[in-house]
Amino acid sequence: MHNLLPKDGEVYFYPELFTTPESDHFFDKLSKEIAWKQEPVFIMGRNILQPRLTAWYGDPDKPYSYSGITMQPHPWTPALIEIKTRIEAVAGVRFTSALLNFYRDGQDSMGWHRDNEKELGVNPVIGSVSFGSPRTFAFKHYTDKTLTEKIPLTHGSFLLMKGSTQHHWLHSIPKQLKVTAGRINLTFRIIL
Ligand SMILES: O=C(O)CCC(=O)C(=O)O
Ligand SMILES: [Fe+2]
Repeated sequence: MHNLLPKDGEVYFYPELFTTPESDHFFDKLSKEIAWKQEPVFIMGRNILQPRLTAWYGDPDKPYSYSGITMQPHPWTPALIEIKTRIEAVAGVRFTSALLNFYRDGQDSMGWHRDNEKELGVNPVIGSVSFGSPRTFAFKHYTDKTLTEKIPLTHGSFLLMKGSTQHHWLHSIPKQLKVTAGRINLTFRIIL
């Protein structure tokens, strides 16, 4: 497996970790059973709704903090445990938590950020699974903004970020106005 980043981090991509029938099944199941919500975020002095639906699942002893409040995750469902077990075999770690994102269409997006919360430790390991409409995952280097990478996150794919990636690279899911169908993303994390 080769590292997709030219420096300052490690990113590995498995385009077909799940077969198409498995991915179709998980997309359908997660669309229906996950407690999707459109959450407000406080940006530039006002509350706006996030441009996607989200939900937190995870081990009951690993609460997560969000805008200064501590929240209890939903308990893992059998489908989430199945997915988690599959990616843990590839990543060689045990994930405690997952942030789930539902992009309803190409208008939904996620802005530039790093997953560098304190509770993820010094070098976070993040395992990201995608089902549904393919969307582009964009990287840009934090200090050298001319360095960029783009990865098409296809149906049934798995993206693994580790090492110093969250120190040096920002990532985002840009809007893609031609995309008319939905995408589900699961970003598995280890809360210490
Ligand atoms: O939807 C994606 O692939 C990215 C999600 C992400 O970056 C996150 O949840 O932190
Ligand atoms: Fe992220």
